[in-house]
Amino acid sequence: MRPSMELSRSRKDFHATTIGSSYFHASIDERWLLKTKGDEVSSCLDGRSIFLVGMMGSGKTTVGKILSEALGYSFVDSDKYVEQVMGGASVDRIFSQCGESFFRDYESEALRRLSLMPQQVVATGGGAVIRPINWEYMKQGVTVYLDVPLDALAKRIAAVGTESRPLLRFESGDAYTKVFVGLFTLSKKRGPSYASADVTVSVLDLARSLSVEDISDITPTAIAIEVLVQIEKYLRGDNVSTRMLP
Ligand SMILES: Nc1ncnc2c1ncn2[C@@H]1O[C@H](COP(=O)(O)OP(=O)(O)O)[C@@H](O)[C@H]1O
Ligand SMILES: O=C(O)C1=C[C@@H](OP(=O)(O)O)[C@@H](O)[C@H](O)C1
Ligand SMILES: [Mg+2]
Repeated sequence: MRPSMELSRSRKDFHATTIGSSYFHASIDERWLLKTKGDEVSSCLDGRSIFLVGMMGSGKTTVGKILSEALGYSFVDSDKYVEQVMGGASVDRIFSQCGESFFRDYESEALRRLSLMPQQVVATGGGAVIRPINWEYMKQGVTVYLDVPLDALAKRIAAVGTESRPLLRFESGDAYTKVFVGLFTLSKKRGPSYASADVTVSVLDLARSLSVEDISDITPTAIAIEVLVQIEKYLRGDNVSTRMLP
């Protein structure tokens, strides 16, 4: 067990240490802090599941997997769940052959079933927030909004392609610009819905608090730790554990 002074380190120090020493690979320090915070928050959650919401590319799937390990929870990606129910048909194929409304019906049923299970971290699809019934299901747990600037989302998605994101499909032209325009249009419609989440983690605010210039230097693990810090704050009604805060 590390000396307790590790836990007295301020959030800025702790984040900066881990980000300073590791851009894309979680440092030992980061992994240890993640597990320590995960154990603390898991006991506060008392079995309640976590539903991650946010735009396409915001990191729901990536951060969700890290969170589930830290909490000792199962991880489920609701898109993958729907694909399994549909006999392995891809999201893209469901959209093209059955239409978006059909997909949304299966997405709602997936969220209804998942809301009945304890100790899950659920990475929802970016459009889960548009149906009120989905919020009824997700509010059985704790909802967390990953708020990431459109520029970063467009860069991430342009880098991996829109295979599983038919709503951002584009025929030709500059990938980044096409994706940015698509995300911008969707974000205008959905912005208020995301704000209904119990907890919001703004990656921009996190970067600013750590004096990190480029938000792509904020690792998925650092974001997962911030999610845990904010969940604890939410569950304890702002009497957040001071052990990792200034
Ligand atoms: N903090 C991060 N920094 C850099 N790239 C990230 C980060 N989080 C996610 N990504 C990348 O962005 C892309 C989308 O992430 P993903 O988890 O699939 O998002 P979502 O499930 O919200 O659509 C993936 O290629 C992933 O590796
Ligand atoms: O925003 C959306 O409407 C969608 C987001 C996708 O999930 P990700 O947010 O994981 O990309 C997937 O559910 C589908 O392409 C629709
Ligand atoms: Mg996803």
